[in-house]
Amino acid sequence: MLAQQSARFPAARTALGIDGAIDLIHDVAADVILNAITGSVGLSATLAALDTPARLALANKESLVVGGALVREKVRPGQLQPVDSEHCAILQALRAGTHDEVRRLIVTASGGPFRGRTRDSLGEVMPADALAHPTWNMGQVITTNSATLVNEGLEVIEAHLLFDIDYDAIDVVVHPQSIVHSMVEFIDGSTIAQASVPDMRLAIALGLDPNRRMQPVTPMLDWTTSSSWTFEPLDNELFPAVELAKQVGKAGATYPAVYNAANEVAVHAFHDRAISFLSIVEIVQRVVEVHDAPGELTLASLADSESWARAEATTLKS
Ligand SMILES: NC(=O)C1=CN([C@@H]2O[C@H](COP(=O)(O)OP(=O)(O)OC[C@H]3O[C@@H](n4cnc5c(N)ncnc54)[C@H](OP(=O)(O)O)[C@@H]3O)[C@@H](O)[C@H]2O)C=CC1
Ligand SMILES: CC(=O)[C@@H](O)[C@H](O)COP(=O)(O)O
Ligand SMILES: [Mn+2]
Repeated sequence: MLAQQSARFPAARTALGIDGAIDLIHDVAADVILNAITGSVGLSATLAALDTPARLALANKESLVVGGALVREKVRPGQLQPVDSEHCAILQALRAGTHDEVRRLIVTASGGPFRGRTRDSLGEVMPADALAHPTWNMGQVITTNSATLVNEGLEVIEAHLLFDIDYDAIDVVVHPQSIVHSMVEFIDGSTIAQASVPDMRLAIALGLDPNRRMQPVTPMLDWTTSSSWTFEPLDNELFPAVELAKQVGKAGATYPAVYNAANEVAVHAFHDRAISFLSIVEIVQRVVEVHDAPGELTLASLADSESWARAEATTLKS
């Protein structure tokens, strides 16, 4: 596949694997580094990119979530541009006011393929069902995370770390059409929303150059025909992943890394047919509950906690 891609998009250098990615970051002078690796394995690439003069366009939300303060303390002003659609939307909306004028962030979620279902009906769902995302075409892990709402859990932590807004002032609202990519509510009662068709090219283009809007990057919204955008509260009983993420985010230290690592193991186990869909978040919950965080967040304590969480989740899935 890499050979095919190199033929289609001529590249001076290509590399495979995380070590190859780090070598690329060290060896190739770049204006922008786009990290679109899946999973917390991307943390070392994020940290290496932040050590260069380049801007970091970050799709790999897991690296920010697990790295937390370790990532934040390396970022120079303006160096990190979120490519996640919700955070790209929030950044655009934040231009409408100052930090002190922000009242809440409203992160929108499609609700995934199981929106509106009962818990009983989720007992038997298969990987193919979880991968039938209603609006976005994405990789296996993030699509499964959209189905469990773990994706929104990670995105709440990501929003807190990017924009320095309290967890209690970050809401998740279900918007099945994925047109409004998120909103910022200001203290005067104004809410600024960013709307566009669900197409990642827009967030990627702004990730590559946040200071310039390019000629149409995605199709325009169609205002000539009737359409409805709907919003509904998240069913936190059916999808406890967001509340759990807020708890781990508030706990800080290695808790977000443990949440993510347990989820990565559980998602793979679900796709290997080793556990049920509902077991994914149950396993994450149980691993988080028994985690005893080390006092200080360091790369070493992070690695230890992640290994521990992966082992614990592996035991629970057996
Ligand atoms: N797809 C989307 O629309 C969005 C994605 N994101 C985020 O972007 C990231 C990528 O998502 P997506 O493109 O959908 O996922 P894909 O599954 O399509 O792609 C994942 C990429 O990660 C690489 N990768 C996985 N494991 C490793 C590893 N151990 N070492 C090095 N590279 C690795 C893969 O490389 P290889 O092919 O060689 O295995 C592949 O290039 C995720 O963090 C996701 O949450 C965020 C918002 C939207
Ligand atoms: C495109 C993007 O940013 C994804 O994170 C997307 O938001 C996932 O869809 P859900 O809203 O279903 O989680
Ligand atoms: Mn997103």
